Formats: sequence, C-alpha cells, structure tokens
Amino acid sequence: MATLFKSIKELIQVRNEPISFISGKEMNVLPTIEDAFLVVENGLIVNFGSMDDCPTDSYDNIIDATGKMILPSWCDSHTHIVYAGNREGEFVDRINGLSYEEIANNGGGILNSAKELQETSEEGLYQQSSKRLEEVIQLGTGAIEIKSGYGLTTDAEIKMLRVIKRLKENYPIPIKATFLGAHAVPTNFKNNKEGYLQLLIDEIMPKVADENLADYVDVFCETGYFSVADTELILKAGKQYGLVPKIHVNQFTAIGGVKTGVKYDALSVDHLEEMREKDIAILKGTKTMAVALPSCSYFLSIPYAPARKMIDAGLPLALATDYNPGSTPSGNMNFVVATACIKMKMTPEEAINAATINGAYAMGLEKEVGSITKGKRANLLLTKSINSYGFIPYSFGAHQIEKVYLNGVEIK
Ligand SMILES: N=CN[C@@H](CCC(=O)O)C(=O)O
Ligand SMILES: [Zn+2]
Repeated sequence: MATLFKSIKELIQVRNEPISFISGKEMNVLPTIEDAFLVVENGLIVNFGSMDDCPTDSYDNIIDATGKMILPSWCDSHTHIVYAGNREGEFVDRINGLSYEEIANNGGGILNSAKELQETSEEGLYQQSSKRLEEVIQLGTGAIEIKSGYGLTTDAEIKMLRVIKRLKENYPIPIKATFLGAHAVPTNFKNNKEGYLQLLIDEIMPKVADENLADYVDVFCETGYFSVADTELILKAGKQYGLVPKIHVNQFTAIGGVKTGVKYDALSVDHLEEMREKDIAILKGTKTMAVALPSCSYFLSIPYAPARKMIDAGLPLALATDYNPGSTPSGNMNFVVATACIKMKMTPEEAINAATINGAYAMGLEKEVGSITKGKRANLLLTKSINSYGFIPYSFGAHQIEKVYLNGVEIK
C-alpha cells in the first residue's frame, strides 16, 4: 500500500538524519520543505522532497495537499488518561477559593480518584480510558505515555496497567506505560509511609515486572507526597526491575528531586514549575529531558515552567499535556503548543520541536516518531489551509488539523 501526498504547502519538521533531541538555540530552528511531496509505504515514511523531484510512479492513493501543511503527529510524553470518573466537584471548590493542596489535605485529590478507580471494573476502566485515547488521537496525538498511580493497591495498580496494555494491543498508536505507584500515600498507610514504600517495592513492582506491564517508573517527588529519599528508594528498586525513571518533580516546591532524577539517569523530569538556578545547572549536558506541562499551570493557576530560562541555558525541553482528572482534565496538545507560546514565550519553532521530536525522546520513541524522517512511522497531521505553521499556536483554543494519519492510515 503506497500513498503519495503531493503539493504540500509546507512539510514541517524534516530531518534527513535521525536525531535524538534538540537543545537550546537549536530549538528555534524548525526545518521545512515548501511545495513538497511525501511518500508513505506500508505505514512508513519512505520518501519526501521538493515537488520538483516528485516521483512519477503509480500509487494506491494520491492526496492533494495544496494549501495545507503536514507535520509529524504530536508526541505526548506525560499523561494519566487511565482513570475513573472525574473531579468536577473539586473544580468548583477551587473556583470557590480552595487550593489544590487544601483539597488534597481534605481527602480529595489523588485519593479521591483512587477510591473511584478501585471501585471500577477493569472493563469499565478500559471503556472510559479508550474514549479518552480516541479523543486525543483526533486532536493529533500520534504517540503517548500513560501512567498508573490512581490505584494505590496491588490489585488496582495492576488493573490500571493491564488496561494500558489492552489499549496498546487495540490501538495503532505507540503507547509507553509508566508505573506510578508512588503517586500518593493511600489512606490505610496514612501513618505508615514506609509500609507503603515496602508494598510498592516488595509486592507491586515484582508483579509489574513479572507481567511486563511497564517501561518506566515514576514518583511524585513533592512536599507532602514523596521525599527525595523516598524517590531514591523507588528509583533504585525500579531500575533493578528494568524500569527507567521518569519523575514528577518541582511542581509546587523545589526539594532536590531534579538532582535525584539525574543521578538515576531519568529519561525525563516533568512539571518543573518551580525551578532553581541550580536545578537548571544540574540538567545541563545530561540525557535527561525537561518536560513542561503548561495546561496544568493554566488549570491550577500555578506558575509556568520557566521555559525561556531553560532553553536559553542550553537545555532541551519537551511539552506534554499531563491529561488527568485533577490538575489537567485536557489532552489537547494543540492547546499545549499555543499556551507554551503565549504564556511561556516559546517561539512556534521551539514549541513544535518540543511537542514532536523532544516529546518522542521523552518516551524513548525518537527512532520511531517525532519527525519527517525516512523509516519512521507515518504518524502525521494534515492541516487545514493555513498561511504559516505559526497559525497553529496563534489560533489558540481551536485546532488547525483536517486529518490525522497513524501508520499512513487516515483515522476517522
Ligand atoms: N502531580 C501529580 N500528579 C498529577 C495530578 C494528579 C491529580 O491531581 O490527580 C499531575 O501530574 O499533575
Ligand atoms: Zn502527571
């Protein structure tokens, strides 16, 4: 099966040579080809270039993209889309003046979602979660990471991870799974966090590894949740089970978790709303990707990750949604890209690099997705007729996607 996309107004994020990620000043460079063609065969990108060199072979399918642009799909490296119910009540509580922290301290927050998830069947959880996956695919996401962490018991954590596994089997999108048992201390361990850490390490993690249910291990390293020492314990144990660290850190307070992430070779450190100069310095020159989650800052009215400072210091930065029921009930990467430009002062080039190739790296998928490169999956966005790619973040709140393709196949 071969498809030719012809007369593409601009083919965006073209990388002839495979790259892992882009840092610092380079992030402001977004390579494109104007008036381009793209050939997809058996789900993969096999050829592209200027229309002047467009091959004259015969194709099963020819798509005229006059006036439209093609980009690699968004790579969303941080989500919690497997959850049960929602937390609309807390949304109203916050409108009425309570903070995220106050709600959590009153027994709401993550524990609220855990209770609902524990009471939901695996089938029910799958049904709710698959709807969200289908929703974000339509919004242009073509690779995604999904975390556990709303189970907080052995059975419920395994249930979440099995649902993620089933999503992997049933949808044509690359999915990475992260074990986030250390998301909150459950009520029955309220005065015995050590006991919960022991359960995570001695009972749940071996099961997760046994069933091969996760690629990554995550911890909510934050005041009132898990300390730096707790984080070290979990990351060390996770690594022994072959789970690569990716951590929640510096969301509300900077307590030293970035250093721990780097020490344990974390693939990414995520949130980073509260960054100290020394956290930025620690990340410099490492292989750990900084991941910003602007929709979370927007929804909770907390600071945005200091993208300018990080990029100007030479760091790479990825953008992700953090789609979850408490802090970010939205999985719209178009909104993330727009908000990064509007609120974090990233240029459209930086934001698109952050939401494609750098996001792919933050999921270990940089060889598969995230750029227009021969041999990569044809997970693509075909835009509506637009004048420039800058119109994508400029027209915030809308999206400019006309069609999405996964493995070269249009998703309807
Ligand atoms: N910060 C920790 N975890 C999620 C929110 C969890 C929740 O409120 O349900 C996040 O990434 O924002
Ligand atoms: Zn998160």
